Amino acid sequence: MRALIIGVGQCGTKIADLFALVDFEALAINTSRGDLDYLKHIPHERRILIGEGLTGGKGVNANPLLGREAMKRDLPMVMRKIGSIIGYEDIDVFFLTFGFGGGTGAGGTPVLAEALKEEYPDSLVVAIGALPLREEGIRPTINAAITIDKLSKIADSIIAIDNNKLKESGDDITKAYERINYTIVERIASLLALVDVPGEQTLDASDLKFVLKAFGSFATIGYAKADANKVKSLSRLIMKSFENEGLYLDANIESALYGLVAIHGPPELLKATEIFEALDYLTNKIRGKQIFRGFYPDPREREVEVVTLLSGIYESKSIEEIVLTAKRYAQSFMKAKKEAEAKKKKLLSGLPDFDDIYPGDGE
Ligand SMILES: Nc1nc2c(ncn2[C@@H]2O[C@H](COP(=O)(O)OP(=O)(O)OP(=O)(O)O)[C@@H](O)[C@H]2O)c(=O)[nH]1
Repeated sequence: MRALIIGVGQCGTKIADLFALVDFEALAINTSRGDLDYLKHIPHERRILIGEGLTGGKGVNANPLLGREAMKRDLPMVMRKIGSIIGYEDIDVFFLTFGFGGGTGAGGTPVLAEALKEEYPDSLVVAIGALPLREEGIRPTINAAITIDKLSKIADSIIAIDNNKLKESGDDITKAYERINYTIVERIASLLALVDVPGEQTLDASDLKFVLKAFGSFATIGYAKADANKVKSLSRLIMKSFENEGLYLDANIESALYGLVAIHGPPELLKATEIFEALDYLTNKIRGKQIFRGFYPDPREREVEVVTLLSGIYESKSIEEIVLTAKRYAQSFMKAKKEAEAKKKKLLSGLPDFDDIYPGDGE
């Protein structure tokens, strides 16, 4: 299983940088030179500044039109770089990380996703994006809604993380961002580490690709971990992994089509009855009724870890709120614009030109 992580914009490159820390192949793309310099783990030759002629390397200030243009102008350079990283061995999944509310990530990610789909049709493109906080105002919400629409037509799955869910922790925002970024990386890294591990009932790359190939709908990753000696009920721990607070997205998991559950821990704890109780529950709960599973008994392990991926989700309060708010705003903005234009027309109609008032004076 080979994955390439590509971060776009500040939020996206910070997340990609954490993936690089845990040894994933990662690339950073941004319109801001300062933000690229700030990264710690992605090697310098894998940091690409785009749109320099457009922005002078200073970012696009939440303007997705500029983010889109920057990516379009420098797409040949970006694709060459990606090609040189890939070499001769195929990529199974491109994970594109970004913030839905900014300009570089929101504008540039769909352009890149489309180019990757065209050039690498056998690889999946999975978008991993952070949804804006309500308090950030209307522009990030609009950027997010339009980008959701665009990516839903290009990407195989969209893993959305709702930043609003983090605030509930009471942390300050920088800490909350750090925590969610770490969480995203921990969950995806744990999942990818378990794919292709040899064993009887394990997951392989084709299982993961099947689950993520979900026609641009939403996916979410749940996680639960506990000390082996503290686990009273394994089935309870498995269920905890796909409860709402474990998923960072307000979503109706019953609307999911596919699921994938990976369980890793000491063999004496991975009891078949408990595992099947939880998996039966999940299979009956989701609409698509298809659950892939992998068991990873490991005698050296003192912790039990459960990673749950649910995909094909199309009912999510987090997403609906953003899309409906953006639509309401767009309608009232268009109405206000139309009214302003009509008023301007009415007020100014009937005015003569200079020649009517000053006949002959200009000759
Ligand atoms: N989860 C998470 N969200 C973040 C982080 N940084 C920013 N965001 C969110 O991402 C959005 C802003 O995206 P950025 O990545 O900062 O913007 P950008 O894509 O670089 O675009 P410009 O700054 O406009 O050039 C906001 O909605 C923030 O809430 C982060 O580290 N983690």
